[in-house]
Amino acid sequence: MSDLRTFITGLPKAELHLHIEGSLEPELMFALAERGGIALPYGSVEELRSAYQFSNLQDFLDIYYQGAAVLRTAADFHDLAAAYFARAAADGVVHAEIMFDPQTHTARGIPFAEVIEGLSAACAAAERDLGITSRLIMCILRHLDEADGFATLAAAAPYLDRIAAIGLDSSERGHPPEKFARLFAAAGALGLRRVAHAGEEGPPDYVVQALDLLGIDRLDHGNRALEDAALTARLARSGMTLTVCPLSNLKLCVIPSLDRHPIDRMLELGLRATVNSDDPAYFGGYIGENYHAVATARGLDRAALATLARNSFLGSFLDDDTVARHLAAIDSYLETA
Ligand code: HPA
Ligand SMILES: [Zn+2]
Repeated sequence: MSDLRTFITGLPKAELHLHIEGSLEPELMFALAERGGIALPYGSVEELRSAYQFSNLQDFLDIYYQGAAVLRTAADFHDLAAAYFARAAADGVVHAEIMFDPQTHTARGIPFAEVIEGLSAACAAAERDLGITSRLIMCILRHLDEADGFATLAAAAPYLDRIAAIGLDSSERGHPPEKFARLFAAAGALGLRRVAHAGEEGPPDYVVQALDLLGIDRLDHGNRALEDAALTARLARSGMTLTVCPLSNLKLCVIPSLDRHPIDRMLELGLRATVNSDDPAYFGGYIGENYHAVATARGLDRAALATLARNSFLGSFLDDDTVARHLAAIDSYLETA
């Protein structure tokens, strides 16, 4: 029998919660800063990495937005995503649904076209060279106002054939989903799927709002939904997918330690939980490391890990036939691993 790491690497899996700006490794940040003639407020890769100590979501977001300032051209966005795809392939990812934050870039005068052209070129190359399929999720920054969100949806209009879904991220506390109910209705009318971060730091009611007022197809994080038994039962009954991010939860102090992570409780409660990396360059590990960390901390067996991988395809935006093909690949992998 293969060891745990080898088993996890070989397990076919989809990543459903990954911010491409959060995959910007310090080495690439320095290289892009040099290419763009941008000064960074850190003297070295080591100094930058040592600043990655967070006590909550906002601590992280401050440094994450600062880092994203090195991304300016389509080539920068391409290289960022190409680096992610290479890491994902090494972890057995065969499909990735990738979030990006256009407002982080358009607010600095970077045209929407630079962002989407660079990312979509990398997606096409990943499919051609690595066999990884992908979708793009355009996230709206919830600390900005509704009008800024509508302006972003308008900027995306020429590219809607390349964008699968709208998402909602950034500072959760004080920015409830209801703030974006009209924007999400408009995005839905344009044919976009809808996802939202909720219940990471925000209360269970924000998860209820994401369901009832945003019409989400998938819930990003959702940890705090467990505080409400009726809500948990509703999520389980409706087959809602939760994109859970164990190392992110640890680094942002959503949980006190990994051995207190609720991933196995989520599965026991009948929730369609998945494991994802969120912002791997900042949180200390890509998706394989997230599977491994939570498997060892919570004693997950191979059957549970396979359930998490199955859930990743069931919760994806792939068509039914493609999902069935990936599920069959997991079954045949289990016969040999
Ligand atoms: O974990 C997150 N939460 C909210 N916004 C984010 N933007 C990047 N990562 C995150
Ligand atoms: Zn996230």
